[in-house]
Amino acid sequence: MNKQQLIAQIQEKRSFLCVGLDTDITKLPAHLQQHPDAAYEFNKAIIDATKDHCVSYKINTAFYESMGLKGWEIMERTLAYIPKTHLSIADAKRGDIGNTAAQYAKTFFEVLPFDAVTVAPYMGEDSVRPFLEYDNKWAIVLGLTSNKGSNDFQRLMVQHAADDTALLPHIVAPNRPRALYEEVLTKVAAWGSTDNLMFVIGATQASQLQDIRSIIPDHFLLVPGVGAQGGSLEEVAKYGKNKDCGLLVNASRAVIYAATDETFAEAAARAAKDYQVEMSSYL
Ligand SMILES: O=c1ccn([C@@H]2O[C@H](COP(=O)(O)O)[C@@H](O)[C@H]2O)c(=O)[nH]1
Repeated sequence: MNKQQLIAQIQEKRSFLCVGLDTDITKLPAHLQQHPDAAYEFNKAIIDATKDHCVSYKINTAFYESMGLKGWEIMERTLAYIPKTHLSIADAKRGDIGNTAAQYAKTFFEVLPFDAVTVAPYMGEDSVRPFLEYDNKWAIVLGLTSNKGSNDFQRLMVQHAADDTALLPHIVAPNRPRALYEEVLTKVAAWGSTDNLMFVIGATQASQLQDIRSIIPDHFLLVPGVGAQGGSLEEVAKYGKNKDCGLLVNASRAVIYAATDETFAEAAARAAKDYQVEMSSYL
């Protein structure tokens, strides 16, 4: 899916919601627990219930990898069930030396034909490049994550690299110390374009969004952390939206486990619709 198609979906649905399929088999409704294909049936019901209110689905691969071989197969069938109109994201947070990263890119863009995959940037350019070599596919690089641990490294102040002054002369004052995540956004943005690169910015980091937008005004941001993690959708929209909307806000638990009994699909539909209605007011 390309950027224009994504923007068109957002405008048509008046939604920038991404539903996270973090399907934990221990949390499935009791009536599904005995079903031989419970996780897939759950995913199908969630997709049917929410697809009119969202523009994207994010499959966090951890929830499927932890089921072993069966989990990969469920992930594959779930991906095939996601409507082609919706951006499909593998939240796999991969990153390794170049030739290994190329295998990860092949896994998530060819073997499993996702539109996008999340990538950890800390092994540098050769670890990200292979994900940028596919037409109409996206690398979504971790920028400033939603968790408390983001303080451990991402917010550390560093002396910026000399070549950043050339990349962003309007904002990088010589010798101004910057947070490591700012350095990541600046450098990684130069490796790709707004057509093949997005960044993960946690909704719990909304106070940094103005600063982030001064570095990457035009990129789409994947924003997890509303709902169960307590981030504010209103603040994210206020400080993070750009001329194209430029946001995909993810909610996983708040949608898929809105109810944990037989009514789970209707409850998920209601939760997704509530997000859509609020998002519509910000567009
Ligand atoms: O910074 C990050 C990066 C990824 N995630 C992932 O997003 C979802 C959030 O789930 P909720 O249930 O809506 O809290 C989950 O898959 C995380 O692994 C993140 O939360 N923060």
